[in-house]
Amino acid sequence: MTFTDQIQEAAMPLWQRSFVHPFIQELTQGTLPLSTFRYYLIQDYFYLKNFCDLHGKIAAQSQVEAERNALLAGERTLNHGEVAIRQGMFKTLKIEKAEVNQLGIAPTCYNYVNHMRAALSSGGPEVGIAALLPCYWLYHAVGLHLQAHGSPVALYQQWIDNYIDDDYVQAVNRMLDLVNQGAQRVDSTTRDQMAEAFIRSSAYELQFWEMAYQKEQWN
Ligand SMILES: Cc1ncc(CO)c(N)n1
Repeated sequence: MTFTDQIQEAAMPLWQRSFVHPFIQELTQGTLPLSTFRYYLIQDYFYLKNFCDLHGKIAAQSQVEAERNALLAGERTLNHGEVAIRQGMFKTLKIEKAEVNQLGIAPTCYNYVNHMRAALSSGGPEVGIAALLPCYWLYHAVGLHLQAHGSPVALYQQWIDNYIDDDYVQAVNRMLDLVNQGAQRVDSTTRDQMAEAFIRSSAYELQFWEMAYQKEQWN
């Protein structure tokens, strides 16, 4: 059993709850209010900005050339794929900078990105990478779950399609390789930190749907 199989098994109860979260169920049924999706997109804009930035931060600390290259390739895939698609969605929904700035980053999104930053600063690149993995891997798993049913709403279908796209699958596999290679390099204490960072990110992924569903605010 690979290290990523082990940590996925540990996080599976959390993943299962993501698969059936009302946000996901309503997205595939087409009943998710557009205002909820809009809120999600704005929060995810903050999330992805930090997430892309973290690839560069981790790469800057990594001693392994292949790892640095893979992280920077991952960042490029995100920017060309997901981030570009999101920009199109912002246009379609007429989401302007002012609305984004006015809403600001919500508590759960803030906590999630800071968890990833903390994983890197306390555990180093391998732990930082493990914290990034649920983002790639869980979204692909959600995409696979929703693939057969799809969504009657074109925008929601576009969202699903991104996470089952070949480029995305390649990016997921690259991250899985990085985490498994990292796990072989480090000592058992750091390996435990990697598992913990991965499971916490999986918990934050679940909280992220709930944050959007509730349109969470600071007050
Ligand atoms: C919160 C979150 N997790 C994962 C992804 C996939 O990149 C995303 N866009 N947002």
